[in-house]
Amino acid sequence: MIIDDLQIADCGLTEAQLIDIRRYLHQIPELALQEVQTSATLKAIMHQFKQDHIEIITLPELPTAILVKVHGTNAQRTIGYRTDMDALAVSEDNDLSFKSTNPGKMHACGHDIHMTVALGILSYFANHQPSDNLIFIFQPAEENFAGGMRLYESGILSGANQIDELYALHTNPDLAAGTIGCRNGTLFAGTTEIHAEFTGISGHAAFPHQANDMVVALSQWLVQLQTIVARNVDPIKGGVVTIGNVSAGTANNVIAGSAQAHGTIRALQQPTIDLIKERVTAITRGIEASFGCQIKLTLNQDGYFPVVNAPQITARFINYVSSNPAINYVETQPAMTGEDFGYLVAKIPGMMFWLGVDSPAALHSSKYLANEAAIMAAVKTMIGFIESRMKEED
Ligand SMILES: CC(=O)N[C@@H](CCC[C@H](N)C(=O)O)C(=O)O
Repeated sequence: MIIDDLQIADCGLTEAQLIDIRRYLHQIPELALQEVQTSATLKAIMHQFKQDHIEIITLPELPTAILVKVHGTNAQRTIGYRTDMDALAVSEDNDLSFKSTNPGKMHACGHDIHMTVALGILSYFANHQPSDNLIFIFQPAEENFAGGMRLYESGILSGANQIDELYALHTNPDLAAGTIGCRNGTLFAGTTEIHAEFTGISGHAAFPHQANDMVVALSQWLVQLQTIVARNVDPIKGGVVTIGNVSAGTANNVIAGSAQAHGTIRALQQPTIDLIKERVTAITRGIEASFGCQIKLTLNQDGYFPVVNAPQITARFINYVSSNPAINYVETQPAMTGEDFGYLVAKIPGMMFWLGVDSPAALHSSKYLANEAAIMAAVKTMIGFIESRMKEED
């Protein structure tokens, strides 16, 4: 595999090398907190970069995470760049030579592209020592389990690794490949996971009066949840309640005595998320009372706060990308996607932007497919931006 002997040019990894790396990462998708092969691959590549001003840091409490510190020649500040690493429980439905080789798992959210872009930027600064310090965060568990929050809470970003400004990107299927989309203020929603475990009484399909059917209880609950956004949330503010996974029962003629549901709440402002949580709880208690069953409800926000881009940092970034004729920039609307980057930017001033990848299918789709021309466009944009940022005084 190409990653063993990369022959890194003065300008860092070439576009062809980056595409090979992206394709390799695409083939080995791993779920949140299980990114073992991904992490080993990234480290194998990083060890081929010039090592004299680069420090590779790992964390025992978050073993797949990697922090790479690039020591500056005359550091005025520390600039951070974060990528996520995990994949989704989706079976890839693309016909590709580099299709996922892990059944039921896929980089359907573009994290293979995110990691590749981070490596591309890092490889350049491995050969061109920056004046400021740079810290590259390769973060596990963005889709679930709040890897960003776990990483921050480990304390690794304090003291000598304190970051002054933090940047990250997310691929966007609807923008042309390489287009940078951004906005000041809220870019992504905050989210909260819903887990509900229904317990009733199983029985024979022929004797419903002797059982307590959790398929019926769950169905009523699910439909009632859909009234929250329609009837409780201010339509100007908006929100989402999606139950993406339900399971119950074992046979057509057995009444299910248990059922499970797993979903997600989204809103752009925290008070709306709190309101939706209250309504989910109230509806759940109502279903318990009316069906005489037990429902164990867990609402888990962890670090998935709204991603609120910091005003000054974002204005500077937008000024750079919008005034550079080589960059295609568009202002975007807030989106109901979530990100635990929201936790990081609640702690560290920073911002996220979209990178257009012109996919024929949506994020999280089994047919998600990024146009690889976006990789080099993003690498060049971030190298140019960091270099211009390092020339500034404040
Ligand atoms: C960018 C993206 O798609 N992120 C995920 C984050 C999921 C957060 C949490 N686990 C939840 O499901 O609520 C998303 O689905 O937006």
